[in-house]
Amino acid sequence: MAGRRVVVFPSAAELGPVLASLVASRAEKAISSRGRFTLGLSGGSLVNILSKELPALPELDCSKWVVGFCDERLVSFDDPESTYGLYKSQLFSKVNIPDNAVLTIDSSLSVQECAEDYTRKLKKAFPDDEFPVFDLLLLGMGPDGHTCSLFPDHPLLEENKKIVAPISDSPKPPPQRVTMTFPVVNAARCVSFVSTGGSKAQVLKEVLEGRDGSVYPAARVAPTKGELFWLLDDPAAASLSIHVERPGSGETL
Ligand SMILES: O=C(O)[C@H](O)[C@@H](O)[C@H](O)[C@H](O)COP(=O)(O)O
Repeated sequence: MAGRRVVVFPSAAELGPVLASLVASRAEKAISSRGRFTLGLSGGSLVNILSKELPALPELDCSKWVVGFCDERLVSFDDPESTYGLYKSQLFSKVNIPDNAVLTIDSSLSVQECAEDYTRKLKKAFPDDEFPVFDLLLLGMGPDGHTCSLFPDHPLLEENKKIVAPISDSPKPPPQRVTMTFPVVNAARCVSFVSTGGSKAQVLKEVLEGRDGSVYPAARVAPTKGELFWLLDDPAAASLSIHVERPGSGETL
């Protein structure tokens, strides 16, 4: 791993523009070296942050982006629980990501078939990789330490062959989902968590400082060769004792 950076902002409002500039800078780097930028999105608060901040970037060109989902809920796209549905109405409608460059699930399938279908889509998009190597994955962390749809104590934490796995007993509703597995998460060139709010403070202390952090799925995120960022606000970072970075205004990551 290239080293973990824990970066703290006074508030979520100040975190947003820096996250957007991180996305833009990794996009520029990827496009200039490989001709495209591959981005994996998660739901939760990221939807609002990205939908506000990315369209506000000057001259953002997403025509060479390929976008996938770190996990997705098995519901139709017009269901308010659909992560794709939220991004479609709040973000994709405002930026020029080509429609066919957004890799969506087929929500009409069974959860098993849906995971197989999404695996085929990712393999087609990453034909040269055993496990897809995304340029950037954006992750959230739940109050139980879950990330993607990888939940504490679940057998999927040990999945090391599949690219995408089905889950039909998600402790957080809806129960049926598909999720990227750890081999994909940890193959990425850059992974960034975004975690804000005081309700995350205790679990963040365990994940970032705990002796046995691996009981928390988020603590198992450690890209083999890539960068790892934890972008937090002050309330989320309130219990941390480790060294954190506090960027000045206009600083980029
Ligand atoms: O699929 C889900 O149920 C959510 O997407 C969930 O996994 C979310 O990403 C985390 O709970 C972090 O949520 P916040 O970003 O809102 O803290």
